[in-house]
Amino acid sequence: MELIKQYFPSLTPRQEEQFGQLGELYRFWNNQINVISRSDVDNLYERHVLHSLGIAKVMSFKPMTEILDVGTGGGFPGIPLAILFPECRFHLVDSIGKKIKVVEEVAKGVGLMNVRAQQTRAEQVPAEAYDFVVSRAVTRLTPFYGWVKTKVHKNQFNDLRNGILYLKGGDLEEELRELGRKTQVYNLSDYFAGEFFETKKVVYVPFS
Ligand SMILES: C[S@@+](CC[C@H](N)C(=O)[O-])C[C@H]1O[C@@H](n2cnc3c(N)ncnc32)[C@H](O)[C@@H]1O
Repeated sequence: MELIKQYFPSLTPRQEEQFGQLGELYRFWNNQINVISRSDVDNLYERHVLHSLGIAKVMSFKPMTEILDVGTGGGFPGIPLAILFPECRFHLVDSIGKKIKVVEEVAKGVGLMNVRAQQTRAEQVPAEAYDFVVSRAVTRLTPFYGWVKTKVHKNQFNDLRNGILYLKGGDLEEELRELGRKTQVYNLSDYFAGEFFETKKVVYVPFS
């Protein structure tokens, strides 16, 4: 939790409380339904919460922004972002119902009113309903782009044009070449210290 405060020093007392509650909630729910590898539960704040918040280092969503988290699993990156941006609306989807159950329980546990969790496939969510699509560890960028390219509003009101903000790791050269679209890659090591972040990036793919 101290790690989150170190990199996000302007949290409100409510946000500090909500981030603080995540550790126990995930420990409990991960014992019932596995959404995070057992070894990773001890590194929850660095490898899941802070990693998810890497998106916030490159993009500060304005109030009323609608964000789709595709393949959210146990709620990453959607849940930490929903705590950080309480005035934005988050739709977290995953094709596996028991993962959505964990998301619902965690969102309820921290009192998040801006999260809707749904068991569905990315391809099935409504078109032109979001400003941004966020994701981590779901699939390569080319099929991902195909799933979500129709899902985003044409109207823009954020500092970056509407698009995808995807947490990726490692060498992306081939994947970006395959995608063949304009992208911007941000290194999370520019924002966060530690070995874990050395290879981690946010890939931004604007839709137009
Ligand atoms: C490796 S997990 C990552 C979970 C989470 N994003 C994280 O980083 O912890 C990938 C998730 O994507 C989901 N998924 C894969 N294809 C999907 C699709 N087409 N629509 C919705 N969810 C999908 C899987 O069910 C799984 O929960």
